[in-house]
Amino acid sequence: MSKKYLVTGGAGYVGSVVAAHLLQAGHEVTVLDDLSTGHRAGVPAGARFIEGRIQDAVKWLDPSYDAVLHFAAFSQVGESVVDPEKYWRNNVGGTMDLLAAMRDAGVRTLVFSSTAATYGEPKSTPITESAETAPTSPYGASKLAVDHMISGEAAAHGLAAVSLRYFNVAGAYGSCGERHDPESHLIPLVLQVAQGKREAISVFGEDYPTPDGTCVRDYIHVADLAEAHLLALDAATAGEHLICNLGNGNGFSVREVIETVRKVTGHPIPEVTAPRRGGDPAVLVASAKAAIDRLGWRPSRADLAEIVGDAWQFAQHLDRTKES
Ligand SMILES: O=c1ccn([C@@H]2O[C@H](COP(=O)(O)OP(=O)(O)O[C@H]3O[C@H](CO)[C@H](O)[C@H](O)[C@H]3O)[C@@H](O)[C@H]2O)c(=O)[nH]1
Repeated sequence: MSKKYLVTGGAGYVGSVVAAHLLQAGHEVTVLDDLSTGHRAGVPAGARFIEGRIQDAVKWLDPSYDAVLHFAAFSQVGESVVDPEKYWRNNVGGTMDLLAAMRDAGVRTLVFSSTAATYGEPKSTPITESAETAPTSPYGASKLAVDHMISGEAAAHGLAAVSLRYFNVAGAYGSCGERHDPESHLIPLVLQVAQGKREAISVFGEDYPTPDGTCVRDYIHVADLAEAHLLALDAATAGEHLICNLGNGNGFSVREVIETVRKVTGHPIPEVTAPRRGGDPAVLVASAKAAIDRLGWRPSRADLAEIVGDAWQFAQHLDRTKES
C-alpha cells in the first residue's frame, strides 16, 4: 500500500538514495532539506521538495504523513571537534523540534540515521548494539543524545522508532552518490586520485594494531543500507525504540581499499604515509545480527569491488554532468 513519507536531508547522500528507494516502492515522498550540505540536483525525480530547516518542520508536517525518515544532520567528525555547538544546535536541538512537530501532527513513526560513532573506541569486535556507548567526538555524542531522546519519546508518547547505526557507507545508486565539500571520506578521495584531481592519497597512520598497520572499517553499500530503512518502517512498533547496526561484518584496511580502487579503475594510485588522524579507532566492524533478525535485512552488495565500482561510476557521472 502506498504511504506518504517526509525525508529530512533527502538532498544528501544517504537521504537521497533512501528517497529513491521509497519512490520506487510506490510511496509518496516529500524531501525537507535546507541545502546547507545537500544538493538540489540530488533530490530524486518524483519527490516533492521543500527547502527548509528541520527546526521549522511544524510548518509542513500534517497528519497525512505516515512516518518521518530523519537524515538531516551535520556529519563531519573533525568539524564537530572544533565547532561542537553547531552539532548540538542542529543535530540535537533540531531533532527536538522535529519530534515536537511530529507529536503535534500525530505522526508517530520515525526512522533515524544514527552512527557507529556513538560507540567510540570499541572494547571488542564485532560491535553489537549492547556495546558501551562512549563517543569520541561531539558528532557521535550528538547522535547518541538523539538516540536517547528518541527512547524517551517512545516510552513517554508511544513513538514507533528505529535507529540505524551506520558503519562506513559507500558506493552509489544511479545518479545519487557521495559528494561532500570538502571531501573527507576515503573512497571518494581515492577515486579523485584515480581521476587525476589529486596527486596521491594520504594514509592516516600505518602503525595501528591491524594486519597491515592501517585502520580497518566495515564498508556497506548505500543501496543495502537504503533497503534496511524500508524494512525498518515495517518493523517499527508503537512505544518501542529499536536500534540496529548496519554493516557487513567484514573489515577492510585503508590499504586494501586503495588496492581495490587500483584494480577497479585501472589507475595507479600513489600513496603517502601521513600521521594518524585524531579520534580514529583502529578497527570498526559491525555485528548486524539485530538488523538481520529483527528487520529481516539481507545485504546483497558486500563485495568491496562492487561498492567501489558503483562509486567510480558515480564519480565519472559527476564529471560528465559537470556538477562536481
Ligand atoms: O584521506 C584519507 C581519508 C581517510 N583515511 C582513513 O580511512 C578510514 C576511513 O575514513 P573515512 O573518513 O572514510 O570514514 P570514517 O571511518 O572516519 O567515518 C565514518 O565513521 C565516522 C565515525 O567514526 C562517521 O560516522 C563518518 O560519517 C563515517 O563515514 C579511516 O581510518 C581514515 O583515517 C585515510 O587514510 N586517508
